[in-house]
Amino acid sequence: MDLQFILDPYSCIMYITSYMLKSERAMSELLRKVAEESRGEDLKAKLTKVGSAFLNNRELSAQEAAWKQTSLPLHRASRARVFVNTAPKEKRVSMLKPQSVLQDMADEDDNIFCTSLTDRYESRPDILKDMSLIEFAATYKTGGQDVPDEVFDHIPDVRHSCDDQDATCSGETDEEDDKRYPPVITLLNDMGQMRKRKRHCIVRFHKEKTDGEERYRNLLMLYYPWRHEDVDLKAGFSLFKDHYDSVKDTVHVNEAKFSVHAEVIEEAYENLQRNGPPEDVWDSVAPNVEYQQAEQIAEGTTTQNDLPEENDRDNIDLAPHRNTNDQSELYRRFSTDLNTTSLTSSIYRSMMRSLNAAQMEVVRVHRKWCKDSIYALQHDQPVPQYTLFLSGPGGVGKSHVIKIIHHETIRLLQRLSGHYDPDELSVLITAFTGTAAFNINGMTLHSALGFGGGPKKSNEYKPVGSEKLHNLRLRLGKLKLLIIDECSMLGSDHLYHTHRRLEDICGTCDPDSRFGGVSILAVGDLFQLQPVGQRHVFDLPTDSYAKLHGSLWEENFTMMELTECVRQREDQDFAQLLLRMRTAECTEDDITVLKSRIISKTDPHYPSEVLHVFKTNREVDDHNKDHLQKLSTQHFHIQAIDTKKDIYTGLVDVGLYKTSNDRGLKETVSLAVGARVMVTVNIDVSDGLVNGALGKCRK
Ligand SMILES: Nc1ncnc2c1ncn2[C@@H]1O[C@H](COP(=O)(O)OP(=O)(O)OP(=O)(O)O)[C@@H](O)[C@H]1O
Repeated sequence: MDLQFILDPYSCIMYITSYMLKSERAMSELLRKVAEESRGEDLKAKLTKVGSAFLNNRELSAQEAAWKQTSLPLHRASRARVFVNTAPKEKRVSMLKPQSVLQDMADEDDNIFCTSLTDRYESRPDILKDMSLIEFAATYKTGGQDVPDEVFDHIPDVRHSCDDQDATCSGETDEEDDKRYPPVITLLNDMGQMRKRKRHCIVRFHKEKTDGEERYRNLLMLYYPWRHEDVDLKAGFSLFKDHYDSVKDTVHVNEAKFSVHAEVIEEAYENLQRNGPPEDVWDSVAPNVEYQQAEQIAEGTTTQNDLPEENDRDNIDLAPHRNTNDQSELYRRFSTDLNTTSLTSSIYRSMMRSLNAAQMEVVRVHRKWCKDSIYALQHDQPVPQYTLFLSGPGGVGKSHVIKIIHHETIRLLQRLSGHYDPDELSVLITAFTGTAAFNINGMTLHSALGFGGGPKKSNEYKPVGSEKLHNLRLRLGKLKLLIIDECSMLGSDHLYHTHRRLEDICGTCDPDSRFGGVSILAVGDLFQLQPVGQRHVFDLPTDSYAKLHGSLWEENFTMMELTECVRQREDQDFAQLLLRMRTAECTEDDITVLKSRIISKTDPHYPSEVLHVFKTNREVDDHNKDHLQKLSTQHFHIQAIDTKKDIYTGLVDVGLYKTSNDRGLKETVSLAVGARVMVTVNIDVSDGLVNGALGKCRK
């Protein structure tokens, strides 16, 4: 550990700037390797790969790596910071109020911006009328976004512990201070309340250096009390400078409180600008580091070119998919299996031979699109887009057909177009639920497009951050076809979010484009399970912007229907009954047949071992408990262990919590050897550990 005190302001600035500008030798080496490896590829692909290596990797010191691995926080400040915008009113940027608030406002109401610090300062109560803007910003805060005071309770409040250089030292007791600056203030004009900070925060502002009217306006705005910005800053003078000259003593006193050591820092900064850094600065600022570096360079251990061959190869392992941060987890979600077909040639041929006429027609339509797309790719033309809804009742072979379509897309489009890259998917097969995704060897739509799970406050579309988007682009940037199975569960907002996310991924900015130009094959039966907590896919989405262009489903999708039931081919009567049930058109005979299958729990032939379906969780729990008790094998009760990470200290606390975010998981799970179990969340779709997967406990 290399700890050194840096007390001289100039050295401090040097240390920070030199640290920021320090070259990262290993990074340059990595980028050089990536560039070499992608030699021969087109410029865009090359740039993407180098960009990805640059964004996903960073050279770390051993200390920082260890620090990160142990989840210790990288920075912690005893002071909150606030920025005060001192620009003229017309140049200040304002934040729009949240959508939910704007929606409830009258159309003619133009009060659409959030209140700013200057608005609140103008509305401070009369008791604070002599307070300057900078002191107000440093003393009062609105909500609870600050670092909680308790976290730094051991640090004394500067207002009562300063040395004689610190003009904030008033020598006042807490009571006197509270009298002058009440702990809670109510703002005028119904602007709510503010709380006093336990200790002043650091105020950041733009400093006008050139000596002119703007500089005097800034000084008056920050350090001299005012109430109405338009009037009081000039206070009847024709120039800000004239007003400043008349009150400069007050301005200086207030400035001294908040700009401690300002002159020394400014002088050091100007010196640096004029003369550049002295060559030996690292020697005096961090002598040990300099010494070590000199030693290492002499030994040649830090020169990448001198590394032995195998170490060199290890270095290349820093490729994006080996990165362990959250963003690249998204990248790794797309396993390479998704880019390979699950059908062998003989299975594919036998599936093709068995297709009925309607199924064959769908395959033909798709095959034509594949051929057109290959032509377009080979001639640098835009790839055609289709949006198709493949419908039909249960058991008509919809999933069967999409397996063939997926296989053909990979075999034809991916391989023949000459644009094949194993890392990039040209077709992605998804389903709404984990079970359905597993059955077709795909992913869930949420996981594939990076839609967050868990409860949501609104159905508005939320774009992903730039790093997440970058990883999605690496995988899906060249997507041509998205297959969505079980689309009856897809809500109209889901569809809209899919459209927006694909637009973001493909970087499309054409307002007439849909789904980023990606073809969509939506497969399902709208008579089957409907969306949870959302409108049907054909309804208008609730997102305020989505309403501008009507229903994406109605406007874009054409339908092809399969009608021949293949699942119950041997029992046509039952197949027809199911078809009538689907559309709620059961006959009396159908009802009689169904009722004849009702069996009482007391019946000696009651199949108690089969899967039961109940309306409520309580009934499910009772049924499970009942069955478990009947098992005479050893019982186990497994207690949930939840972990919670403190956002300020980074420490992980282990305990039993009931959180709103635990997706209904139980605090205790009781099991016994021989008990049947069901997974109730998606753990790993590719492994079949999906919601609904069944198993049995064995010794
Ligand atoms: N042309 C076919 N020849 C032979 N078997 C087929 C054919 N089409 C479908 N099947 C079989 O019929 C069964 C039902 O097909 P599939 O699961 O694809 O139907 P589905 O329409 O997706 O049903 P659901 O809506 O219930 O998911 C499967 O076992 C599938 O292998």
